[in-house]
Amino acid sequence: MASSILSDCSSCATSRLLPLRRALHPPPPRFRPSPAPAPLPRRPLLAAAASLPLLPRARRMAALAAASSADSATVLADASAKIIDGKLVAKQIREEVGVEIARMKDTIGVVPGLAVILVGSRKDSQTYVRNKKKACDAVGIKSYEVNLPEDASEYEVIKHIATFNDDPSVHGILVQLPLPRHMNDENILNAVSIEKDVDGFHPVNIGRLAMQGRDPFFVPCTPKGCMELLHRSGVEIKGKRAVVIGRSNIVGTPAALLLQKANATVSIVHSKTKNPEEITRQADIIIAAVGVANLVRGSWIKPGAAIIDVGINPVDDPASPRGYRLVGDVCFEEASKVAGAITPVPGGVGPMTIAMLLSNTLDSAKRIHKFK
Ligand SMILES: Nc1nc2c(c(=O)[nH]1)N[C@@H](CN(C=O)c1ccc(C(=O)N[C@@H](CCC(=O)O)C(=O)O)cc1)CN2
Repeated sequence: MASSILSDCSSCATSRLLPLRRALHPPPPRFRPSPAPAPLPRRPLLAAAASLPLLPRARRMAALAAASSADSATVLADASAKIIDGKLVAKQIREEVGVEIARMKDTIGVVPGLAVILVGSRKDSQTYVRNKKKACDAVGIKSYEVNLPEDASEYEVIKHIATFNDDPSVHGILVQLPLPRHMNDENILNAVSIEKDVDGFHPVNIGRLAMQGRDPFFVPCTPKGCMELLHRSGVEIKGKRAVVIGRSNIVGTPAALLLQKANATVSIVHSKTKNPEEITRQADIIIAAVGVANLVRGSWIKPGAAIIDVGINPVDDPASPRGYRLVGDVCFEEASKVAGAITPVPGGVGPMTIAMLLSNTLDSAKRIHKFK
């Protein structure tokens, strides 16, 4: 039975544009809300746009997306998607990695090492780095940490990278992103040895991912985590239509390449795509990685599709102790009534990022020491 619903996804109008998201998915948000597929909108979108001229563009676009979908979202209210529990899958992967690390240590006496470089004092980055260290400790990876001040020079960062490149006890090196504005990401990421580039951000690793018959040393952790969630949830990829929303270097682009390698037919929806809703609605698999809260509404989704939501967007929530809560790029409330399977936010892709980092670090140590 189909029924019209109103969801609270319009709260995306209050989306907080925290600096991390801005750095990884630079504004302005790049999506126009698509025209409503159903009868004439109750509230014309242009009129809605005109009423919002003083909002920052990001918030205007989010509000427009909400206006568009509130008029058009007709979804199946009695269907319910399988929830893909990223926290649980990540825990399983961490356990598997721990077992392999113990086996390697017992057999050849090697302990994998991961070096993390953090520049500046962003609270979110500090938390991620702390969580990476904790996760390493739990599985038996030795971690090395360098903390540099916000005003450190590019040269200093590169010097530390060079030292880790030459250190045989270090098998993986990463520089926590985003970097301070005065630094050139490219120069820094290029300095990491491709054989220790556990983030998979070096252009050679991305280039190899893009080529037929070549393999990178490492696949970036978040897109690798998306694929792992699809595989472990039994979602068939070969021959399916997939849409990736967003084309960032660290998530959208590698995710599209991975889906293509897995024999999906892939479209990338981005800021200049004319009809994102219509294209997305054809997809059997959606990976949303654009950084716009609740952009993808129920009406964008083909019934039964598998949805991987990479967005981690803070929205104001006075009832929450932090004053905000996290929502994805997909309106979960609507999407979960249409999709076949969906990741929640939080607890979906996020935990997979660190699990995949551990797995990449283990793979690196195995490769360097030729341990099967
Ligand atoms: N060098 C890198 N920098 C950054 C990466 C990366 O892969 N390499 N990714 C992100 C940050 N990140 C890891 O570094 C990361 C982000 C989110 C999570 C996570 O578990 N999120 C939770 C929610 C957490 C919360 O409550 O705040 C979830 O989604 O459930 C882990 C790691 C940018 N920088």
